[in-house]
Amino acid sequence: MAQHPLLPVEEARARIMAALRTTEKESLPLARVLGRFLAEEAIARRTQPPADLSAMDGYAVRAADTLTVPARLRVVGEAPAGGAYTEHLNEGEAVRIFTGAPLPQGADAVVIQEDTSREGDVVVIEETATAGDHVRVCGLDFRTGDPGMPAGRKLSPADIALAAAMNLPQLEVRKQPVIAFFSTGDELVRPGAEPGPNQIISANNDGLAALILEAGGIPLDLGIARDTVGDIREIAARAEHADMLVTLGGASVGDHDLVQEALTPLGLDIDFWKIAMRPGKPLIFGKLGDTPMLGLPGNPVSALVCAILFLRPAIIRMQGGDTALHLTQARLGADLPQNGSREDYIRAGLDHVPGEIHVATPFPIQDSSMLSVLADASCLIVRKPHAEAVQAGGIVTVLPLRR
Ligand SMILES: Nc1nc2c(c(=O)[nH]1)N[C@H]1C(S)=C(S)[C@@H](COP(=O)(O)OP(=O)(O)OC[C@H]3O[C@@H](n4cnc5c(N)ncnc54)[C@H](O)[C@@H]3O)O[C@H]1N2
Ligand code: MOO
Repeated sequence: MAQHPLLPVEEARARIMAALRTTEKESLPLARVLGRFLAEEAIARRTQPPADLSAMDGYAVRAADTLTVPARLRVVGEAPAGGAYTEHLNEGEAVRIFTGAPLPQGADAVVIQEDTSREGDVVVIEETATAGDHVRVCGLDFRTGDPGMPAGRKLSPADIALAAAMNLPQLEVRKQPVIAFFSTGDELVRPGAEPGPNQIISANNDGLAALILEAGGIPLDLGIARDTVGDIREIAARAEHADMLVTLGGASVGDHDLVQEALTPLGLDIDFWKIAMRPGKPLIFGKLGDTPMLGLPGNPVSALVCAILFLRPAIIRMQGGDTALHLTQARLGADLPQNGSREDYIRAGLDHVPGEIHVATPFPIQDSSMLSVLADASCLIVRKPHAEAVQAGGIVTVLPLRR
């Protein structure tokens, strides 16, 4: 059979990303937005702090009254958080103040109570204050109308606290894309079932569901299709309302690799098939009607590595988030030979060396069926096609798998 040039990994990813649309917006209460992607810039509806506030428990003073210490000031009132001393603070006066309370008019500093002593209605100030000491000025954190968070941000607990402080009880976020998927193969049964002779357990359904969830999608597991064109068609048709369809297996060139044959009459429009990547060469991308379709290879490691490299960014892209891969560098823990013609993603351990760059050590067996190796791996060493041999101690690019 004729050999077609294989599509480079970067180009494959770019073509997938270019074919995707963002999901619709929805407005959700703060209790439900963790991990969601902000669809619109969040604008502060308040100024925080709303006035100049004390940052400490102590005494509000005029700094000029404390130039010579000890300074004896008359305590004329009290300002708790949520309350206020409403008179003007005059020369020689102090107000007992607590963290979060507004600074009285005329005061310009707070002396912490540890630097004072009290004698009836007089406070003795023992340390000279400078104007602004322990005062949080009005608007220090944000002001009404300030952009608080940009669209596209994946919302963390700190972001949600910020939205609350900005008095935004709801946020506009992207809907979670529904990712429908199924495996293909007569040899597959679900975990927990009794496999017949020559059968194995389907690992890919559950692994992929978890990866989809982790990326912020909603997994729709359509099960396992038998190796018949009819069964594959019937199951694929159930993905009609999904934002994306992913097939697992049946992507290669064998007589029983039927995904393309089954789906072409349903309107499958192939963008590309086969990429210059190991594992993952037989990757398929196209559209089934209006629905983007990603065909992952059946080997479990190939399926998950391709899902990490293509499906995860796709799910993030559909939610308007940042799809950049977080590649970093490590020192190699063992020699690697010159790479072949496919971009290689080598399962490796990643050791932390205090004060040093991490050390990535490839596992000796890289078979794309071995989930035990993938599960133990804490990074993938990424090697460009035809990369030169690297000796232990050399620098390589890695994609960390655990954050
Ligand atoms: N002559 C060639 N043969 C193969 C080529 C090739 O280029 N020429 N490519 C190989 C590569 S690389 C890969 S990757 C596989 C992928 O093939 P398929 O996508 O068609 O996958 P299947 O044949 O359906 O399955 C491959 C392998 O994985 C097991 N499998 C499948 N689904 C699951 C699942 N859900 N859970 C666990 N394991 C699964 C399946 O039993 C097979 O052992 O093709 C090579 N062949
Ligand atoms: O691409 Mo296959 O994934 O090398 O086993």
